[in-house]
Amino acid sequence: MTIDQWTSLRSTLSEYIGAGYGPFFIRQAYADAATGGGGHAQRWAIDRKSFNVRDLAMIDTIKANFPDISLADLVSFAGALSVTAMGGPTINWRSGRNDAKTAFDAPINLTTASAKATDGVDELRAFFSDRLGLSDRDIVALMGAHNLGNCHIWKSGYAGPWSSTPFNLTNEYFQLLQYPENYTTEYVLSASGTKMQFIDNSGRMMLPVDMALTKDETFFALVQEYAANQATFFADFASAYGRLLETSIAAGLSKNVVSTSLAVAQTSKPSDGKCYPNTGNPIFCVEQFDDGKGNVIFTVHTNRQGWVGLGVGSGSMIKNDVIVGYASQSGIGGVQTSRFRTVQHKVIPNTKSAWQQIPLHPSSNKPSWSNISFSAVHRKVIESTTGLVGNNLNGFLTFAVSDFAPEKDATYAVDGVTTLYQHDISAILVRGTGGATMVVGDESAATSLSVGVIGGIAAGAAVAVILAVLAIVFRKRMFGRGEKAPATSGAPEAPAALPETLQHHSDATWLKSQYAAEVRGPLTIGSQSSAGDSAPPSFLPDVTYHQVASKSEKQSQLFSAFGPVTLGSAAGERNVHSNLPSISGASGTAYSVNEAAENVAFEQKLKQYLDGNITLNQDVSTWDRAAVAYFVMKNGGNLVSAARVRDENFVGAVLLAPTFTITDLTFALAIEKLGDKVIFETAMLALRERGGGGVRKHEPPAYI
Ligand code: HEM
Repeated sequence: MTIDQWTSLRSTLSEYIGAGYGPFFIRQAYADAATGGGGHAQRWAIDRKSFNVRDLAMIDTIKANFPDISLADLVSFAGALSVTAMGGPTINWRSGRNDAKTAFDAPINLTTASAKATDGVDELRAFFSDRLGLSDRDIVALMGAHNLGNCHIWKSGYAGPWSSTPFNLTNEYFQLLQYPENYTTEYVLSASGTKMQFIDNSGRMMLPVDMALTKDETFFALVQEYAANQATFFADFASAYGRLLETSIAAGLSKNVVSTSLAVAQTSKPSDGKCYPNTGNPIFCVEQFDDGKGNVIFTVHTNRQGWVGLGVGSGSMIKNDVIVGYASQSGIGGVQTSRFRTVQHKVIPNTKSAWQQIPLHPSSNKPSWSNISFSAVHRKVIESTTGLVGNNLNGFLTFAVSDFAPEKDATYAVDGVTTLYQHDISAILVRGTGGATMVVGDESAATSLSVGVIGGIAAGAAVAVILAVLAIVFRKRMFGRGEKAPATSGAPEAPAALPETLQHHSDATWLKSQYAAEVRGPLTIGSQSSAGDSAPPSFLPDVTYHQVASKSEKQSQLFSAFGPVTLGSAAGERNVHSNLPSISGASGTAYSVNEAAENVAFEQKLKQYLDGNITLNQDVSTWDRAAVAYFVMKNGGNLVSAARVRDENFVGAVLLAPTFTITDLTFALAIEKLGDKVIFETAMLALRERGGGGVRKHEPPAYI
């Protein structure tokens, strides 16, 4: 591929990673290397059952736009890129894999036992060393990937995240594993049977195979070493994952390493006008770059050691999404970045933040004067979960830096992030319609900061608005550092009246009209298919989270992603295994999936429920997606909720799964209004009280 094609592939994959697919990519690349010797034979393997067909089909969609890369390279590169994009180390990645034609078209003997979640020490060691030639050190480092992502009840039958930062690679997994006594066993019921897993007080889980790392002296010593030193973990992980992805095929690969870093290297201070202050040593600098594909990429550097926050919003910025980078005051831990959940753009697993963070590699891509450097991508047009408008970046962006680390606060925490305090802000940059302007600092810094003018709005007013927002979102601290203010009741310290230009920005109707006017075109992920017109009819809305696409466009994307492919014999069916011998008797059942047809069936059945032609079965655990969608719509949900049920494959087991709190479900199903929430929660409580197949009746604590 040409350099441009690699750039384009990185950009495409980064959209998917931003959409929450990173952990899947990492797992898929590992499973591929482990079962297919890097030839992507895993695609054909029967033991891929815990991979979602939709996810696998998505890879085909990406591939369609990149004819010059093999599927095996694509899968492998996506995994390596995701590690780096989610805060991990860069991986030495090389291209040159050939695609396997069958499950056996691989240098690895696939009849040897594959790893299982129930494996103990011996099986784990045997799998990695016999099949893959990896050492104890490699094994423990690789298992650290479980810091990322989730177990999905509808995929593997296990449920929940391992860490509190499932989209940010850290060594938390090892820190948690140091204390296995903090975990108790729990049983998860699903269509795949009863699975035993471990869970801690915060709802974080471990598989039995993770726990095996605590049961062997050598393994446990490594767990402790990585828990104490994230840099060692990163270095060992990069080495082991890089070699894993070249299992049995290293000799045939290109000599050139393809960078897994998304960020543009920054070695010096950006040119004047982009830093505050503009002369002398900057407090912080922000550069923006329009990639011409609907994204704006911001790169932020600061000499502060607390946090850097980016916020964006149409108009008043209230309730918008914020991304935060921070480093501890001692600098220990290096650069870390995380996202912040605010109200409008919800960040939930599998959906997306308005922001997608791209960490710069701490040592190589950071200007010498900077303590925190990172990049973040923002879609120009996004769709919020509230159905309100996204923004086209003609609104406001703030960049705020502070000398203080964020503090833990469960309310808005996502990916381990916390509460930021307005009082600690050292400087804010606001980018309005008139361009970027530095405007304000906190009490101590304010006097030395100049006040600019933003897009014709008096800077003072704009600053007041920004501060008001930060007071709401970040909970103001008034009584000195280290001391929390009493809870404020609603009204933030804001000017009583906002300037008129800003007032109407926060009006939903106005936003909607702007939205309609501003949308330039859809974000297209993957190939465009002309099959849109023949795509199945749908009375459900599209529930894309960060992309804006008309219904027919979305349908065409869906159709190209999940429509007929020619793998199987029957026309229109994705019949992957029909012609292949089964690898193991137990899991050797062939299956075929036709997503489009399934969705039509789903909608038809839902309609039958809604029309009163069929009624719900008493046994919740047998409910399919249509039954769940009907139940949700009857109890506070709407069409958007039903579409979520459809797209996320929510079946009865999900409603009952103890690892999903009712609050999680309310959130995932986009039940927003207070009244609706009460209705839904009441119905869910009754449903869970009634239980189904012995499911645990008590809610575990939320993990964030
Ligand atoms: C003994 C070896 C391993 C076993 C038995 C195992 C098992 C599992 C299981 C059961 C899941 C949950 C799947 C789901 O429900 O979605 C999972 C997820 C995951 N695994 Fe492993 N795993 C192993 C090793 C690894 C390795 C070596 C890596 C990468 C280096 C890895 C990366 C991941 C990731 C990132 C996820 C999260 C996927 C997501 O969120 O969709 N695993 N693994």
